[in-house]
Amino acid sequence: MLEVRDLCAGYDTVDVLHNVNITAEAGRLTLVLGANGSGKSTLFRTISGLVRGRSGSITFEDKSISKLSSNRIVRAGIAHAPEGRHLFPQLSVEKNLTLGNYARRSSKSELKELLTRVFDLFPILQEKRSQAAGSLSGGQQQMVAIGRALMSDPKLLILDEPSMGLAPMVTEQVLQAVAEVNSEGTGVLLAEQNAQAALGFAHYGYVLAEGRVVLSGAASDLQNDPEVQKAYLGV
Ligand SMILES: Nc1ncnc2c1ncn2[C@@H]1O[C@H](COP(=O)(O)OP(=O)(O)OP(=O)(O)O)[C@@H](O)[C@H]1O
Repeated sequence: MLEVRDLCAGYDTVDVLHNVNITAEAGRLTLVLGANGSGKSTLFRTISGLVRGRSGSITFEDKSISKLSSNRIVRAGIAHAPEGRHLFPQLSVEKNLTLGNYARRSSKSELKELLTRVFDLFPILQEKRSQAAGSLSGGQQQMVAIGRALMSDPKLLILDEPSMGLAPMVTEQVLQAVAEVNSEGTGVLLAEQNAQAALGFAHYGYVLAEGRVVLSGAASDLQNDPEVQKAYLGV
């Protein structure tokens, strides 16, 4: 579904990604592992049009998206929940969620359906729908960030470290919800520090180091790889 080929990208004079090749298959969960600063967020920002690639190609469902605006990339079917959530803290939970549909501009009835789906996934958000997003706990705010991305009805959901700063029990809950979204057919491209849990439900994975893919394989193979075990699984 998504093909990134020989992608080079960075910021001003800083080169971050060097000839990165990754694929995310429809309906599958693809995991990207990598130390801080290895380029995971830059890769995700480049796919979703927030950073322009310097060279290489990004295709989604066989169409080039490397020159499209972020809004058009959302309309093509890719939604990105960035690291750090970036909610509007003063706005209600429901308003934050509906803003996720801004580029898509669904009809009122479609919007209601999407909102119902998010509330089915995260019932606590229905309870808190009128509260300011900023008043929620960290875990609940992360649910809003994921829910907002889902409001564009994506075929591919990109999640950048959704468990960042969350307690282990809340992390478990958030990652379970990600697995549920994926099991219902939405492709997921995930960067996650909690490699142990994420490898448990990912299908395929890549390891980035200094902006290069240094290892890739089925999640079960990565789980058994001595380098991955040493660097990410504390073995
Ligand atoms: N806006 C920016 N301007 C300049 N350099 C940046 C910018 N954002 C990130 N970088 C640099 O790009 C490199 C890769 O950062 P990136 O955030 O993509 O890595 P990451 O793997 O997502 O790490 P983390 O887990 O810490 O977010 C780092 O050296 C970082 O300092």
